[in-house]
Amino acid sequence: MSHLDHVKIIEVGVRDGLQNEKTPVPTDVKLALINRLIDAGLNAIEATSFVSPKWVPQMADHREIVEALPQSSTVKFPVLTPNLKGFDNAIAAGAKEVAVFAAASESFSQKNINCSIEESIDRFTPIFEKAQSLGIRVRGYVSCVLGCPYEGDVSIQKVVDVADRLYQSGSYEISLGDTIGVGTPARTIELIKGVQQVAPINNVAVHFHDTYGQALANIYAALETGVRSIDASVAGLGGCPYAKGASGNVATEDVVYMLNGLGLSSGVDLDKLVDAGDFISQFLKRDNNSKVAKAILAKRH
Ligand SMILES: CC(C)(COP(=O)([O-])OP(=O)([O-])OC[C@H]1O[C@@H](n2cnc3c(N)ncnc32)[C@H](O)[C@@H]1OP(=O)([O-])[O-])[C@@H](O)C(=O)NCCC(=O)NCCSC(=O)C[C@@](C)(O)CC(=O)[O-]
Repeated sequence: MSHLDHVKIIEVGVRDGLQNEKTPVPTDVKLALINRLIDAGLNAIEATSFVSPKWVPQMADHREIVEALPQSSTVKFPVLTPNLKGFDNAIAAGAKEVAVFAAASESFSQKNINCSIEESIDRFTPIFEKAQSLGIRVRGYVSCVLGCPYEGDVSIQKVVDVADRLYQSGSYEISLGDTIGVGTPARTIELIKGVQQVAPINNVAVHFHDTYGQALANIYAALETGVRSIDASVAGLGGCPYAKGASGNVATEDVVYMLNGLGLSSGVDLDKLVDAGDFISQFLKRDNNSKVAKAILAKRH
């Protein structure tokens, strides 16, 4: 690992982190959180998802969020789009970057987006085509890369096949989602080595949930393989509405603290990030799930 390396953090707290909240979080609170995250130096912030409000009510204000995003030439605000309808709505609202999301498990694909893996990739084809003609970047997620809440083990070959399809279709980056946080470091390395056969390491990101407390160890393993793009969620917010028991994503504060210790730059100001996490945890009346944030906040008092 070169100490001069930069690591890109994709902040997913506002989308993956909040999508599971039962009580609607007001749009202005989401926007205030986004502004705090920008102030902390994050320059890739997943803002919302253009999914059906019947499926994920918490994301129903997607249009209002995108319309109110600050105009920035340096900060990217990708939004999730499961189908062409979502893509068209996102673009109409002003989104400049989108993400499609497939799964490596058939059962999860059915529960999450109500179609098979093959059907989901067919639905993405017009998104890739339209995005290319409009100059919109598309990120490609693969969920359940290290295990599925319905099927258990997932073969690495299956992940590689889906990653290959998404990369060949034109995704600029493949984000590997350990949706239920069951992965361990050795398996993470095996997974990334597999995916590297179909996508260059610079186009691979990791997305760990911390359900089994393995997320930071897995991220460290991923960094050792050369991955330099990490999804994380401020205050460790999150969970997936279609993966029972899945806890939050790895906390961004914990990732930044580890990167700082490794001498890797992320461009994120840890103190301001802790403030952002404290703001949303207080709003949700929730314990902050970041150990680093808890330690820093305890020292402040
Ligand atoms: C994909 C659908 C829409 C299919 O849902 P469906 O019911 O099969 O859709 P449909 O095409 O049959 O349409 C049914 C109704 O939904 C509407 N509809 C159709 N599409 C849209 C749209 N885009 N936006 C708004 N509305 C839409 C459509 O217009 C119609 O409305 P009606 O005529 O009944 O009034 C649904 O299953 C859905 O929204 N799923 C999203 C679930 C979700 O957001 N899950 C969490 C994502 S997190 C994740 O996947 C993992 C990740 C990425 O975080 C990584 C990791 O952790 O591993």
